[in-house]
Parts: sequence; C-alpha cells; structure tokens
Amino acid sequence: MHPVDTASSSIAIDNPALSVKNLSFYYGSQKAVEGISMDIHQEQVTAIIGPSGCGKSTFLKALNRISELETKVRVDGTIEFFGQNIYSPRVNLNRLRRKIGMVFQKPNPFPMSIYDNVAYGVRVFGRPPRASLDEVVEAALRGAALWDEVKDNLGKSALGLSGGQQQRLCIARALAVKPKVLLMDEPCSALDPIATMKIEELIDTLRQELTIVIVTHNMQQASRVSNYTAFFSTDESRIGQLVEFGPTSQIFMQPAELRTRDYVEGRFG
Ligand SMILES: Nc1ncnc2c1ncn2[C@@H]1O[C@H](COP(=O)(O)OP(=O)(O)OP(=O)(O)O)[C@@H](O)[C@H]1O
Repeated sequence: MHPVDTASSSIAIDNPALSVKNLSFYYGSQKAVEGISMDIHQEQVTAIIGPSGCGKSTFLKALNRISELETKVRVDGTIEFFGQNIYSPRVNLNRLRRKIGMVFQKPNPFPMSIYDNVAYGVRVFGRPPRASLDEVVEAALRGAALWDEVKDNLGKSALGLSGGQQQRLCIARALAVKPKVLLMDEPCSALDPIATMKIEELIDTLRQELTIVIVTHNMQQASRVSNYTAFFSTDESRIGQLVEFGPTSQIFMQPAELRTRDYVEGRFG
C-alpha cells in the first residue's frame, strides 16, 4: 500500500488529518518559516491568519508539497498525513496532491470546456467510461454548488464564467478526484462580496466531508468559516513563526498572546 493512500475510515475521528512537527521551510538557503508544530483536525476548517510575509502561503503549500513545483525548497521537520510522513522519499507526489487538493487566490481554470476542467484530474488518474465520468463531473459540480448554473453549458469554455463561478469550478475540479483535504489560499481575495459569500457557504457545506485549511487576510472571514485558527507572525529576523493556535473562538475572544490580540483587533499587520 502506498503511504499517501493509507488514509482509512478506521481512523478515529479525533485523529488529525495532518500533523506538523517542528517544520522549518527554506527557499534555497533562505529560511521562510521556523519550528511550526500543529495538528489539522479532520473534517474541520482551520484558518491561517497573520501579517503579509509571515509564511502563511509557504506553510499551506508545504502541506501538499506543491511549492516544489515553483522553486528549489528544503524542509526540516515532518508533516504526517494520517500518520504517514509526506516528505518520505517513497511518496508519490501526484497521489499526494490528489488527496490534498488546492485552490488558489486567483481562479485558474484551464482553457478548455467546463466539463473537461472538472474531468481533467480524473482522466489523469485513469480512463473511466464516459457514463461514470459524467456522474463524477455532475457530483463535483453539485458539490461545488455550480451545477445548476452550468448544467446546460458544460461544453462551453470555462474562461467565459464569472470570477466567482471560475473559483467554484476550480473547487469542483479539486473535488472530482475525491481529496481528503482541501487547501485554499485566499480563495476569495479576487472575488466580489456576493461571490465571496457563496464560497463561504460552500466551505460550510464541504466541511461535513472534507478537511479544509484556508489562508485569509479577512479576519471576519476567518471567524465566520473556521473551527480552528493559527496566527502566524515573523520574528525580528523576518522568519515566520506560529504564535498561537486554538479554537477560533478562543483566538478571537481570549487569545493567550498579546501579539495575537493586537492582530485580531486590527492594531497591526
Ligand atoms: N517562491 C519563493 N522564493 C523565494 N522566497 C519566497 C518564495 N515565496 C515566498 N517567499 C518568501 O517567503 C516568505 C513568506 O512568504 P509567504 O508568501 O509564504 O507569506 P504570506 O504570509 O503568505 O504573505 P502574504 O500574506 O503577503 O501572501 C517571504 O519572505 C517571501 O518573500
């Protein structure tokens, strides 16, 4: 059995989906974050907040090793996905990123039809018969609350959709390969308030079956959508650190650290 395919339903519900232990992350020789330890709880939403440059995206992208596509990176520490170290040399990166999907700040549909966007990842992993592919595409679009808006135009280009629809299409594309975890990097920052509200409603529905980690600059969004919040900041050397992690209500109402309080109350960052 492959390490990234070992997530099983027999795991107790309170076991973390991801367990990060003493993570430090380097771009080349430059350390971006240091000594991060935290658990990502299953079927919960975890928000990552903090001032610009504190390493939120770096941390998020370390969780499915997508940062390695961009540049040369190095990692110290471990990240376990249902108990398996994702930085083990035996890990198949395609399978890992299928299990831990990602949605980016700017919607990035492929220049192809709506149907083909959603089917893309499924086809990469096999050659399902058309009828079952149709079912997967429909289920993913329904899961992303987009089906009713696009069901009569599945053959049309995804680039003709609005920004909010494109972002939900990207979520559908991620859902189609049945991930366990969805990483969202400021998924609403390019969207208007109505489209943002739809994504937030969607997150609320998806959390029933999916573990979600969301980076956001919007404090209200973090407090609305998340169960847990991690506050990151930088030390005097500009290296990102985890300052405080806990239930969202605690981080916003009774943070243990003064730095957290100052940030969530808008006094810096
Ligand atoms: N591809 C990269 N190559 C080199 N350094 C990088 C790269 N990406 C990020 N960094 C550096 O790592 C540090 C953390 O950046 P990161 O983007 O993770 O922060 P962030 O908290 O997500 O910021 P923002 O809120 O502005 O998006 C910064 O000093 C940044 O310059």
